[in-house]
Amino acid sequence: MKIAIGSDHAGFRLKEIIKNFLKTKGIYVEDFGTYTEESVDYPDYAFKVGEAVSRGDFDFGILICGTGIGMSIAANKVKGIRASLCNDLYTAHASREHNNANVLCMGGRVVGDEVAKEIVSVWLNSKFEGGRHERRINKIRDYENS
Ligand SMILES: O=C(CO)[C@H](O)[C@H](O)[C@H](O)COP(=O)(O)O
Repeated sequence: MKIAIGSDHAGFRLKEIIKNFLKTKGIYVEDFGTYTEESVDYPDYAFKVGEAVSRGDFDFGILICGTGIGMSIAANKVKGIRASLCNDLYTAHASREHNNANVLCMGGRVVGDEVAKEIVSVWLNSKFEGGRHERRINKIRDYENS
């Protein structure tokens, strides 16, 4: 599995923790920045990670800002991206099972480090259920392509 990860300054600290967590699990992860806590603009990183996932270079993306909201708004502008803001475990599995989310967004100022690791594990291990959910995400795809 290949994962693209990115953050702004507010998500930088948690990004480093999640990046190392994934590496200890043997998962390949590429860091698209930011690389310091200096103030930056979250859309720059959301678009880089979103485009890399949309191109098919990575299986999934993970984006972290202060709340996760800015990253999810921006990433969802990239064609083919279904970014889910998950700061709890229920939305983590539901967004994979129902929405086939391909980018996980979290808030570094919202979730604790250990909860964030659990969210990542649950999100990555949950599978899309298809069926009625496929019909619904196909409507989003059709709208995006119209
Ligand atoms: O977009 C956001 C809020 O929805 C992100 O959480 C940003 O990280 C946040 O706005 C950054 O705020 P700052 O005051 O510039 O650190």
